[in-house]
Amino acid sequence: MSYLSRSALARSVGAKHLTGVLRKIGRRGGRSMHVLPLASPSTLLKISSQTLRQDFTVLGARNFHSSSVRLNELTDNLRKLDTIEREVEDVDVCIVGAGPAGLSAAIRIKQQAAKANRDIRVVVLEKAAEPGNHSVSGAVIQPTALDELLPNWRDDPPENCTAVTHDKMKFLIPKLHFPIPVPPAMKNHGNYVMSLAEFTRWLAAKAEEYGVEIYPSFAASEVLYNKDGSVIGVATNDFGVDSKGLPKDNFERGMAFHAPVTLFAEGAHGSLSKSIIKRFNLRGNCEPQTYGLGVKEVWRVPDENFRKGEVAHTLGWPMRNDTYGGGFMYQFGDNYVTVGLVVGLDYPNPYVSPALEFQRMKQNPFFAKVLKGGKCLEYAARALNEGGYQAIPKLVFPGGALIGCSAGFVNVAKIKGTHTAMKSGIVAADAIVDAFGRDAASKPLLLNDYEENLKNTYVFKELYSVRNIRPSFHSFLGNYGGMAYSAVEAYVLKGRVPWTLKHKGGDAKATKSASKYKPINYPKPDNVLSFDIPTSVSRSATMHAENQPCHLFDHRPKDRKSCFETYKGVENKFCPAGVYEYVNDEASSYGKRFVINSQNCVHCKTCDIKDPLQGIQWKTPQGGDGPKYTLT
Ligand SMILES: Cc1cc2nc3c(=O)[nH]c(=O)nc-3n(C[C@H](O)[C@H](O)[C@H](O)COP(=O)(O)OP(=O)(O)OC[C@H]3O[C@@H](n4cnc5c(N)ncnc54)[C@H](O)[C@@H]3O)c2cc1C
Ligand code: SF4
Repeated sequence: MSYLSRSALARSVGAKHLTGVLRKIGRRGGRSMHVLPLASPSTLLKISSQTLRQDFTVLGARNFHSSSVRLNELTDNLRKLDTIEREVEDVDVCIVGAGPAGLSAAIRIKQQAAKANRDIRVVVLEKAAEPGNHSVSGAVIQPTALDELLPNWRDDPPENCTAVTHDKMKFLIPKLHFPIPVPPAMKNHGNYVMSLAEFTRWLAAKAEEYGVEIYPSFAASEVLYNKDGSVIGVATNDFGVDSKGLPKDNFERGMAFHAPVTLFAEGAHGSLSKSIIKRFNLRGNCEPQTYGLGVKEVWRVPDENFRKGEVAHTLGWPMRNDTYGGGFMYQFGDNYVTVGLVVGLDYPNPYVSPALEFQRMKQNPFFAKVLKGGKCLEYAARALNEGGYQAIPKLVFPGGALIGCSAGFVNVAKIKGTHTAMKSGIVAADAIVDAFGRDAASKPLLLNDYEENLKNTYVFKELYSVRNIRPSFHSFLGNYGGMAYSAVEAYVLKGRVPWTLKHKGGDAKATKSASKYKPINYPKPDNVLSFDIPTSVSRSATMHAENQPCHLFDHRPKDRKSCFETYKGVENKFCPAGVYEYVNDEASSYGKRFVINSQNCVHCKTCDIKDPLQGIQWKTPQGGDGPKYTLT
């Protein structure tokens, strides 16, 4: 697949719009961007680093060549970069995130616009070097929304797309597994196992055929507002900035994308979505979102172990009674097996490491038998929404809307959010095309129709019917109480009860003092079925350019001492990529120093969710950085 090939450009937009964009992409050189630079750079704001340094001298605030840059100078320096004008692209619809939600919205807008004989320019910004590179899922996909969007998709399906043949459900204890009935929500007849990374890549190619402009390696880092407070668009982060916030030789100012409507489709706990939710108080009438962390691997296994199309879920070990979670194993394509564990991030024990729980889960014979003799190909981790119906925020604000997991439409009982994410994109797209039809859309749109119409679709209906399942695990009976209640809900009540159970509150608050627990001694990896974190991280192929501002901001460095004393290094345990460490330091008042190895980050967003201090803020690093998933 090639992005922004000359032919695609000719189809989609005029050169006027794209000269600047293409120049930038060409120079960034993302992995799959076969960009042909256009001739006239007249609209390009080209700033050589030399000019830039002069500009800063003129601004007179500080000499950039200063060799004694203090730590807090980073913020000062970044602020100065912010004073440089950005190139502005005016588009009709700007979509942040080329996942299932964003791409479905983009395709649908183009389809409906073509029917109405209108030309609507749709731009999708994606932080990964290629769509799909940051996609993590199971994935068993219910094709409801896909059938609506691309009815003939089965004629040209995504790679390795495999029809589900049968479902299994198991209850695990350390060395044994027992079959249990498959609840109705977990029956997958008519669904398909595939890799979300492959599916996303495929959907991006379809979007491109419809004339959607997709810009990979464009990390949207800032929401832009009009004077009246409405959203006017987003800006991408600057490229080529060093760790002190100074421009490097390859510096390029981020670009601004202005549009009457911006859709935030960043997936679970998106960094811009988080700021929008706060700014417009979109959670004013709903519960806080609650999350799970999914850790997974993709293996290729020998023929004799492989059962193509089998979908299996597990409950019980290695989860303790106070920790919600379960395992999955899906078999698809060319002897691929995807195996993973989702752990509810409202777990109380700070010694729990979801990544290491996953490693030991594979030692159970149920998994070991399938994986034995196979090869682990990829490792991935990503947070997913578990708050369901109670945690859906207000979806619209002047100038934009939240779609997909940016809002949070995962059906926890099914462990599925792709079809609901896509449907939300479709409904938002219809509202946008209607709005464009009503007026010239020169001012920020308010997409009330999107929110109202979505409430009448299966998305809200599904989530309402399973709303009590996840919070039922919060009773004093723990997982056993939750399983019993969920069985009654699934077979008898089906959500038709007058009550709605509440979640516990935010996941960060759920963490309890380490003094209440014993440290957990996780078994050493055997390097056959289980692996250490550095080995796993290497299988995510994550990469962050060295010498750039750390994208993980700790706003409460002074409180790490008390955090360590209370939670004994919880940051190191919840991060599935070994980013956080407390290293010995005699000079420190508590004998430790908090270290952030940001280059290992796999963009799962867990630290931003689970840090008990709520001091760590995940920001988009340089576009194109991060994992390079291909099969997850
Ligand atoms: C372990 C796990 C297992 C799951 N299993 C299933 C399953 O079996 N079936 C199912 O249907 N669902 C499953 N889900 C849920 C499903 O993956 C999500 O509901 C779905 O991916 C949501 O789609 P989305 O487009 O909203 O978000 P995503 O798929 O997360 O896509 C968001 C995109 O936005 C990009 N992005 C984010 N921020 C920015 C930014 N600031 N600038 C530019 N780009 C940005 C990201 O890189 C990404 O490409 C699972 C999830 C996990 C984590
Ligand atoms: S640093 Fe945060 S976002 Fe990155 S891998 Fe660790 S927990 Fe996930």
